[in-house]
Amino acid sequence: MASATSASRPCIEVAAGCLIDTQGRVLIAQRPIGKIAAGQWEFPGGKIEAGESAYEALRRELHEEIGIDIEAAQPLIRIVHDYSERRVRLDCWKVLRWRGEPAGREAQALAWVTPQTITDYPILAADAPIISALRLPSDYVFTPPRMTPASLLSALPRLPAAALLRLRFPELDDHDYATLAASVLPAAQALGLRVVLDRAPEMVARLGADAWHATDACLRDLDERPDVPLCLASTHGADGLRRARALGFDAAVLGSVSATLSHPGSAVLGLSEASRLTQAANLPVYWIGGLQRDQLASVQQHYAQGIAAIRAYWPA
Ligand SMILES: Nc1nc2c([nH]c(=O)n2[C@H]2C[C@H](O)[C@@H](COP(=O)(O)OP(=O)(O)OP(=O)(O)O)O2)c(=O)[nH]1
Ligand SMILES: [Mg+2]
Repeated sequence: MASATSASRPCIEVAAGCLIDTQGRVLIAQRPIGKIAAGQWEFPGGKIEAGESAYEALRRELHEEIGIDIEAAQPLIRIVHDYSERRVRLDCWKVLRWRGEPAGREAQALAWVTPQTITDYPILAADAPIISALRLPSDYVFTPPRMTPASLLSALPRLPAAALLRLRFPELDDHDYATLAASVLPAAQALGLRVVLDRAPEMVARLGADAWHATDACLRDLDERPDVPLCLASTHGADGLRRARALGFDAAVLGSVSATLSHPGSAVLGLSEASRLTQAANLPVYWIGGLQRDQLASVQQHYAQGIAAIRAYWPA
């Protein structure tokens, strides 16, 4: 069986770093002649040696390959990918500060690119979820129940810059939901927020919104990823995450990580299970459920993309 073969094939453990400069551009490198997949582009890094942690390997590889010393880095995402002839597990980090000027020490070409233009280069196939992670913010804001359009509009400037904003108004019918979305969209987008709708996917293009969010029930019923720029889904465990990944979703929301006031009685995953599921998901995962914004850094230590929340973003 093909899946049994791939599961039993040894995994090459790799650490890779996404250097982010002050303009938000990311560094990519072209694999030099003589290496596997020569000519394709990647994030600098290489194989983790016996006895090394991923972070130690990252420090060593970035020093060897591009001559820099890391000063600040944080986990970004973990990925397992099956190439036909080998299997790799990538431990990816965002590198936010370093000493030295990056230069190709192995005669490899380097390029600084924006997360949007990165796919103009032929990037290694395993890296698609890394690119999704680089394109997404760490904050995913859900609107609180029964918020009026006026109070929503006045609160928008206080939301984190570039956050995703899901308009979640279960009490409205589709017509009233669309009316509210149309009235909020221009102001939200002018502030740099990305607006996520959770009704029929067609509404996203019709109103000029940025993304679509599937509830977990909706995700179960889908046969294919709707044709919208960005697709996110609510999940509560391994099944939902697997489905979101298989359908080609850009990210998932996973919860409840801990007890939450907005969904009392919903099943709680706990930190270690959320961490395990996130690191096996192969796509960016936001954590939801009882989390506050000051927990963002610790959530990201578990390779989560960030936090999705209602209460954390809207002062009572
Ligand atoms: N560095 C890096 N490797 C990646 C990425 N995506 C991806 O599939 N890989 C794969 C390609 C390789 O099979 C493996 C990395 O191994 P490597 O050949 O770069 O290892 P290395 O730097 O230690 O080089 P070497 O001296 O052992 O040849 O991971 C990526 O974005 N960055
Ligand atoms: Mg390498």
